[in-house]
Amino acid sequence: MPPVVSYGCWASTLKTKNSLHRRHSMIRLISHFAADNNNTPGRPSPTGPPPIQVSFTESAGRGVFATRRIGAGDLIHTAKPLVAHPSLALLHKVCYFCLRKLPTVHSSDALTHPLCSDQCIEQSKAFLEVEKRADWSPYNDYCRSQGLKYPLLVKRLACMIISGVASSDSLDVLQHAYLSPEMISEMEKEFCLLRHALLNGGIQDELMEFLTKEWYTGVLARIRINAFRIELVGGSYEDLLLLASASVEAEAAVGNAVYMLPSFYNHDCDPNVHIVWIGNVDARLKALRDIEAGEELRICYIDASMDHSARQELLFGGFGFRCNCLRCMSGD
Ligand SMILES: C[S@@+](CC[C@H](N)C(=O)[O-])C[C@H]1O[C@@H](n2cnc3c(N)ncnc32)[C@H](O)[C@@H]1O
Repeated sequence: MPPVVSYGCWASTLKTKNSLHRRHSMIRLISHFAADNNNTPGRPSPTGPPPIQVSFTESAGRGVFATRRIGAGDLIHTAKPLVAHPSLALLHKVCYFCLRKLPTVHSSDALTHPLCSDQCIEQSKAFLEVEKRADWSPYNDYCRSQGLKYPLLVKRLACMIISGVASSDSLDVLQHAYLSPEMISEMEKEFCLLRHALLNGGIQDELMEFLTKEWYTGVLARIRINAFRIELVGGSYEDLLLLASASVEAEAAVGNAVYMLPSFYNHDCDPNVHIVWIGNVDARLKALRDIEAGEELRICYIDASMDHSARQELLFGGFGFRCNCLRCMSGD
C-alpha cells in the first residue's frame, strides 16, 4: 500500500509543541474511536480495527484514508456523538439523549426531558442532574428567537463537563472556524445567559472555572465546522411523518451532534462515503463505491445536486473553504 502520509511533513511538524499536542490528540482520537467501534453491534470487522486512519492530506488539512480495500456498500464504521442535542421544535417528540422518535417515555419528568430507554436514562443521568438545577427558558428562548441551534450543544457540553462526564478540552482537537470580532461580540449575550443560568442554579464557582468567553467562542468555532445536522432515515412511516411535521416547523433535522472521527472526513462534491443515521444519533459511515487502499474517504457536506457556484458559495459561507475536489476543479 502506498504511504498515505508525507513523512517529510510529519518530521517537520512534529518539531513544534503544537503538533506534538496534535499528535497526542490524534492518538487519543484513534483509541476513542476503536473503543466506540468495538462496543457497537453490527461493526464492520469483529476481528480487527476499522480499515481507516487519519493522516494529513496535500491541501485540505487532516483527512481519513483507507488502510485496505473497502467494498461498495460496506459499513466502514459507526460513531457515537461527543455531544448531541435535539432541535428545540422537537424537544418533546424525540429522546433528549439519543434523538430517537419516542416510542414510550420512561423518565419521570417526561415533559421537559423525555428519554426513550433505560440506557438513555442511565447515560444522561449525570449531565441532567446539573441541567435540571437551572432554569433554561431565557437561554432556550433566546436561541429560538435568534434561530440558533449550536449554543444548545454548548449548553449540553457545559453540563457534561460540570457533571464530570466530559472534559473542557474534548473538542480541542477539531478544526475551528475563523470568527470575526463582530461574530464574537454577538455571542456575548448567549454566553452571559448560559453563565447566569448555571450560577442561578447554584453550581459552584470552581466547577465553572472553564466557562470563560474564550472557551465558549472556541467551542462554538469548532462546532460551526464540525456539527452534523441529524436527519433520521430508513425508519418507519412514523419517522417520515415526524420529519414532515418538523419541516413544517422549519426544523427538518431532529437535532445536531458533534462526533470525533467523522469530523476528520473532508468534503467532496462527488463523495465515496456517506453518513447516515438510522433510528438514532449514532452515525454510520458507508462506502458509496469501491475504495482502494490509500484512497482518501470523503463525504458530502451539502446537497451535491446544486450547481458549481451554489456549492462553492455554500461551502465558503458555511465552512470557510474553496472546494478543491475533482468535480469542482473540472468546473462541473
Ligand atoms: C470537518 S473539517 C474536516 C477535517 C479537517 N481537514 C481537519 O484537518 O480537521 C472541515 C475542514 O476541512 C477542510 N476541507 C474539507 N473539505 C475540503 C475540500 N474539499 N477542499 C478544501 N478544504 C477542505 C476545510 O478547511 C474545512 O473547513
